[in-house]
Parts: sequence; structure tokens; C-alpha cells
Amino acid sequence: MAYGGATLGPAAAVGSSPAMKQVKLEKESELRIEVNVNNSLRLRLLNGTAEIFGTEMPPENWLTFPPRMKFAIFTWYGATIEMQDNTETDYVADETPMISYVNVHAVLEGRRSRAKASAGDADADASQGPRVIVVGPTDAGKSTLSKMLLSWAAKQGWKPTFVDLDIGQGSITLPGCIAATPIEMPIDPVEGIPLEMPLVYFFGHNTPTVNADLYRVLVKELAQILERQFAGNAESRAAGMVINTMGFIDGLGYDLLLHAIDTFQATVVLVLGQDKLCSMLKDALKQKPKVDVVKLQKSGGVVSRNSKFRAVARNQRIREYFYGLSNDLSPHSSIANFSDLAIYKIGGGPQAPASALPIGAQPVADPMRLVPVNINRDLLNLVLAVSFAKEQDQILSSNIAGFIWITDIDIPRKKITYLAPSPGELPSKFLLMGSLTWIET
Ligand SMILES: Nc1ncnc2c1ncn2[C@@H]1O[C@H](COP(=O)(O)OP(=O)(O)OP(=O)(O)O)[C@@H](O)[C@H]1O
Repeated sequence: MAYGGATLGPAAAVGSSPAMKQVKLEKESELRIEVNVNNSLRLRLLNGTAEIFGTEMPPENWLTFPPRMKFAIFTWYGATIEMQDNTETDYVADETPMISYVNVHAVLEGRRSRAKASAGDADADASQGPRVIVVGPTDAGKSTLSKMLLSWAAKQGWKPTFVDLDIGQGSITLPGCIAATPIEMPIDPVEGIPLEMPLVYFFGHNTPTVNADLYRVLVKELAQILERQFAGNAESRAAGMVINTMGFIDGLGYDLLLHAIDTFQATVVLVLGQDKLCSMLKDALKQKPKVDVVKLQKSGGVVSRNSKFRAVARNQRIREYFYGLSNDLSPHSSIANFSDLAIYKIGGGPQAPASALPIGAQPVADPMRLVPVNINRDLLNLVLAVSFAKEQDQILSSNIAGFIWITDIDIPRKKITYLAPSPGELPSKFLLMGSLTWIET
């Protein structure tokens, strides 16, 4: 990797605010930044054109990036950035895989246009735009490439659907969920994906090993709903989807990737930075001539995040859900009677009574069993999902409306105190519990 020379402008320290600097970017290079862990970073595009993960930077407007954020400012034709000189690290790189990424985008654009032109044809496949799935190990840049492809498509006026199957981090909503949302505008580099009306299913854990059967069921449920939406909406159908996946690619992780490719009927598999995975997938999918498996280079800028960083990021995501990115939301604390709420977890417990099993067989846990949860102090600090289900038997197949966070349990008075994003009654009394917790720091 080549490290270009950042041009340092005059330092302009005012009071205790950090000094400023200017960084000149040559064409097809990028400025890679890790924001300081304690301070946010202000910067602006002084001249030229540049984009952050596929979204164009506005000229001259100051942008503020939160602590710990890692990102790159890429320019196709050259740009100058003015920024505070207080980052954890920042450097310029002139070797990036952006040309190969934008070439993929161009191929997808062609397929979208062909699909649009075929809307109304008897052949349903012809009117279906590309269904792209991005796969690879952890920290390969999957979420970043997904965002770029979506933002470039949105810039051309398409409304592609973003599907996030990564329960570890969660780009659309909280960790522990799989979700989908249409992307109507290039994704805001600071705010991320708008949380307006995503379709969210609650898995409840940040690794699928806890209950892989449930994960598969939820993936299938989400795919079926999107299939129905596409059937009635030629515009979304032609725009297609971009599916982000987990970095878990061995054993069960690989099986779940194949399951996702199959369930969403992916037509393009983008493999980031792993020859072995790419050849395994090519082999596994060779019977499906309509599926293209394409290997792409991982960007040298992708930052590895250790488990501690990931845990902090998950915590941060939950805080953001309730309080907003810059403390601009006002969550509401409510009190409910134990009897007003029905909390369930999915999986566990014996599948059938031992007496009903053949002699010698052990009862095994049923991964899809709905288990009522007794309210006790163990629920403190748990983040629960509020189901859209109106009846108990709909819970397994229902998506969720949002989340609450349990802040107090009063056993003698049988009262539960929780924080919700807004005041008023919950949309349903059915709550789902997993292992998602949050401790306010
Ligand atoms: N070119 C780049 N320059 C600087 N930072 C980058 C660049 N590309 C990606 N990053 C950052 O690197 C981190 C990891 O990237 P990303 O989230 O896309 O990886 P991932 O493969 O989706 O990871 P995981 O599967 O583990 O969730 C992110 O914080 C992202 O913003």
C-alpha cells in the first residue's frame, strides 16, 4: 500500500480547540481516518469532489464524525479536505479497490435497466433486478461495500432494498436482528441508514450458534415478505437488493451463507478477500448457472475490530437507538404491571415429553418452542423486542415494532419499569427476550 503525502496546511489553533489542517487528495486516492476515541472530528470538503462510502460530500459544509468512527474519503478526480488535527490516525492511500467496486456497480446498473425494461413481461425472472449478496470473513469490508453499492444505485434514482443478515453488528437496527429497508437516498455517512420503517426480525443473540434453526426460519420469513413486496412493486423489483452477511464463514457459518443465497435467490455473490471461500462457493453453486460468483479485493483501509471494540460498538448502537446519535432523542420511561406484558423467548425446553419418545431417546430442546418467561430481577438491563403479533401464535412469524430496555423490576408491587423510544402504549403486549443487554455508561 502506498501512503501518499498529506499536505499540511497552516495550523490554526483557536483557544483549546484542535489545530486545523488541509489534506490534498490526488485523483483515485482516499483519506483513511480513525476518529479519536474521546473526541469527535469536524471536517469539510474545501474543493474538488469526494465521497464517503459512495455518498458524495457536500461542498464546504462542516461534517462532524463521532468518536471511534472509521471511514475513508475517496476522490475520483481530486479534492482538498480541511479537518481538525485530532484523529487517532489519518493517512492517504492511493491504492484502493474502488475501480473494481464501481465496475461491479456498472454491471448491476445494466441489469437493473434491463429488468426495468422487462417490467410486465410474462417471464418474472426478466423483470427481477440483481440480487447481490456480499460475503467474506469478519472485517473484510462487507458492510462498507454493501453501503457503496446501495448509495451509488440510489444516486442514479433506484430504490434498492438493503437486507442485513449480520446479527453481530447491525447496520439497519440493533445487533441481534435481521432486517431490510429500501434505500431511497445515498446513505448519510454520519447518520447511517434512516430508521423509518425497516422490516425487522428479532433473533436476540449476536451469534447464530445459539439457535441456528431460528436464524434460518427468520431469514426465510424475511425473504418471503420481500418476495411478496417485490411482486407488487416493479420499481423495487428492478432495483433489486444488496444483502450483507455475517463474517462467520466456516462450518455452520458457511451452511448459513448457502442457505441465505438459496433463500433470497441471489444472482450475484460478491466474495471479499478470500480465495478459499470463493472457490468453495463457485463449486457449490456451479449447478446454478444464473448465479455469478465474483471475487473482489479487500480494501487495505478496512480496520480490524477486536471483540472489545465490537462490544463497545454494540453498546453504542443500543444507546443510539434510545438517545440518538447526538443525544437528540428523548426516550420515555414507563411503568407496567407484570400482568400487562407477556414475555417469551424462543427455543429451549424439551421438544416432547420423555414418555412420548422411543425408549432410550433423550428429549432434545426444540429450537422453535415459544417459552413464556417469568418476570424476575434477572430481566434487569435486558433489551426486549416488541412484537407486532396480535395473538400468541403469530409471534414466531411476526416482525417487530421496536425495543424496550428494562430498568427496574419491583417484585412486591409486580411492576416493571422500562425505557421506550416514545411515550404511550406499546403496540403489542408480546415481548421477545434474547441475550441482548445494555448497561448505560
Ligand atoms: N477504506 C477504508 N478506510 C478506512 N476505514 C474503512 C475502509 N473500509 C472500511 N473501513 C472501516 O473498517 C471497519 C470494518 O469494515 P466493515 O464493517 O465494512 O467490515 P465487515 O466485513 O462488514 O465486518 P463484519 O463482518 O466484521 O461486521 C468499519 O469501521 C469501516 O467503516
